[in-house]
Amino acid sequence: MDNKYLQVYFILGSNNATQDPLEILEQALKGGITCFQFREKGTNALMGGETKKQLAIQMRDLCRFYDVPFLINDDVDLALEVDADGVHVGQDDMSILEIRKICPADWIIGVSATNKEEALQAKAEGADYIGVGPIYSTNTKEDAKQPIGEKGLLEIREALSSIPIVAIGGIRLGHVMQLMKSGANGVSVISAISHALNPEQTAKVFLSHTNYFFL
Ligand SMILES: Cc1ncc(COP(=O)(O)OP(=O)(O)O)c(N)n1
Ligand SMILES: Cc1ncsc1CCOP(=O)(O)O
Ligand SMILES: [Mg+2]
Repeated sequence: MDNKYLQVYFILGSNNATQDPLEILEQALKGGITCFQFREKGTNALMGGETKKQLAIQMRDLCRFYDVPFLINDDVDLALEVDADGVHVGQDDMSILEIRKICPADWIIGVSATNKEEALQAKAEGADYIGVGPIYSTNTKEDAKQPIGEKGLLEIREALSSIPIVAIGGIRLGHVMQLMKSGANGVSVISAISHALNPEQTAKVFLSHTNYFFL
């Protein structure tokens, strides 16, 4: 996977939105996010069924219009149904090996890791990128593990050499420089953009901070 897609990786579910989630997503796309993950999970999340599927389809269409990869969290069946560009799975989700048996050849598969053992395994199994975190404490994920900090990220980067890594968990604008210096190829955020007064402008500033490492 090209590192450029991980630069500003936005994640959203209807329960992370203080206004229409499609409106937030469109603003974030206008601001220049480089990847999107539909993550319908946690308190007040839509529990599957037609409403969730319709939201996924509308989000997919928006991402296609802006030419941004559209991934789905955890739900491989839904991702297949709505023709997503890939999935993100964690340590307790379906394995990459099982997913590769049933998914299109060009699917992007991202895997979460909190330590270098998990990251090395994900790399060996053929993950396209690793989501490393939580880096800082977060209120967004109810079952988040202990934050590993920038030091934990650096340790994983040193163990993994060149695989694309996106940092996640409690990330705000002021963290971006240090995270990129600690080996991340990009940052993944939920609340920093979904709760922002101006999601478009916030996405734009995330992009300009990470551009320093790309241009
Ligand atoms: C980019 C990215 N990184 C990590 C995660 C977390 O995945 P997981 O550990 O499976 O936890 P849930 O998101 O399923 O609660 C992610 N979603 N995206
Ligand atoms: C999905 C996920 N995985 C690890 S932390 C986290 C939540 C990130 O949300 P926020 O950017 O609001 O801290
Ligand atoms: Mg998961």
